[in-house]
Amino acid sequence: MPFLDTFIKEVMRVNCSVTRVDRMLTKDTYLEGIYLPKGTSIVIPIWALHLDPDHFADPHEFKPERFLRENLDDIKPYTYLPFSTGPRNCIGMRFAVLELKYTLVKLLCRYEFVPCKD
Ligand code: HEM
Repeated sequence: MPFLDTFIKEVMRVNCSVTRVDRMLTKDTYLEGIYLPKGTSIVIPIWALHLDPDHFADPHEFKPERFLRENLDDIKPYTYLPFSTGPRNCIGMRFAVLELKYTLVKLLCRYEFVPCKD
């Protein structure tokens, strides 16, 4: 179901449920020439990255086709992080996506969805 996958990915880009994650530096670090001492709190602004036009063209447009296989090279590493990344990323992400698909299919089988007047 490639289009369902792209749809869910785009929903999680535009309306991610975890909008930021935080880390604390465990050692002194230089980031692009800026000194950051051990103990500094770092915010990774997931939602802001997802809506940054430097990373996603027309970021407020809902375009699932961004996530089609042929377009994946346009997505820069570490700019799309609905489940974070690295050793502490979401261990439930595959289960979460499965639940999302199951719920969506159940809803679509039972109800008809129509756009509202506005
Ligand atoms: C749409 C649903 C979900 C989203 C958007 C989500 C997102 C995230 C994110 C962004 C993190 C990383 C936090 C960080 O880096 O500090 C995380 C961690 C985690 N998630 Fe999820 N999550 C979802 C569903 C689930 C489910 C269904 C489970 C379990 C069944 C789960 C279990 C966990 C656990 C245990 C961690 C901590 C991992 C660690 O610290 O090593 N999540 N989640």
